[in-house]
Amino acid sequence: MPEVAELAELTSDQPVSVDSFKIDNPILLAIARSVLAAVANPRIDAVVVTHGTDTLEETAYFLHLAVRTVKPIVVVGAMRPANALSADGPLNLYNAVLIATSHASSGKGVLIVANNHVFGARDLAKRDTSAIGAIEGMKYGILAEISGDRVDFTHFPAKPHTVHSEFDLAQVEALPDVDIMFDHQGAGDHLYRASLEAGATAIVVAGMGNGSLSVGARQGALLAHQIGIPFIRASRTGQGIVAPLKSDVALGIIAGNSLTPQKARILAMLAIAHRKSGADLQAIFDRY
Ligand SMILES: NC(=O)CC[C@H](N)C(=O)O
Repeated sequence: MPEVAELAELTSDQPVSVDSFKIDNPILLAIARSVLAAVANPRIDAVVVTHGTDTLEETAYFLHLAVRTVKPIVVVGAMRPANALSADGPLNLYNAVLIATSHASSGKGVLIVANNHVFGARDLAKRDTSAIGAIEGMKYGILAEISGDRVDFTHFPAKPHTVHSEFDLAQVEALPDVDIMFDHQGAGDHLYRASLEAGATAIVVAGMGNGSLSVGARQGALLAHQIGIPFIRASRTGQGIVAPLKSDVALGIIAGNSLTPQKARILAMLAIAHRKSGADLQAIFDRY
């Protein structure tokens, strides 16, 4: 793509080449450490990460919380393969480099480019199996629109990220295991037992509606509480605030605020890696 070379001088590093649905915690850390090394290099002004779209939102939010820099970091994917009619990868990649070279991108945390829009890493989500517009900002996530070579930012991410984040990967050797449970009518507690027996350091539940818990999930919360494992309520609806409940206090249940279950897992892993629990963990979910 000669057009991209006209925007910037590019160097590349491939820490991993894998479908994004195969990314595990060691791979996620390797990606983050590669980005950290790049932003620490004074000759590099910005970083573009190419990534499969299936779990792009998880890696992007992890980098958003864990890479302390004001240099633009842009994560980009494509819904259609390169050999498809109307492949979207070339334009997305061009736009990603365009955003990475824009002064307006600095200090806004990790940005995601898709379909001529720029999204903030906290709030974007893949919301469709195959549609070209699968990456969505939903309520809070659209920060800018791209029109030709013009980038027009209209929103700032209000939550702390990158340079304002308290998380520091220099202190993290490995990420702890955090499981996500999907709640539903008629759920039992057997999956919660299995998760705790397997050594989960926290459980995020994709609860119903406002993070409401079935009888089985509430029993899972009790089992977690009894062995001191944090239990975090999020919602399977995909957006909106999960607020703390009075009935949660006795079980020490943490309200996941407006993070999706998969983003709540990322924040929980980082917080637990920094030895946060109890009220400190709730404060982190309130803040980030
Ligand atoms: N459109 C896509 O990005 C397909 C999914 C991709 N293979 C991934 O790794 O996430």
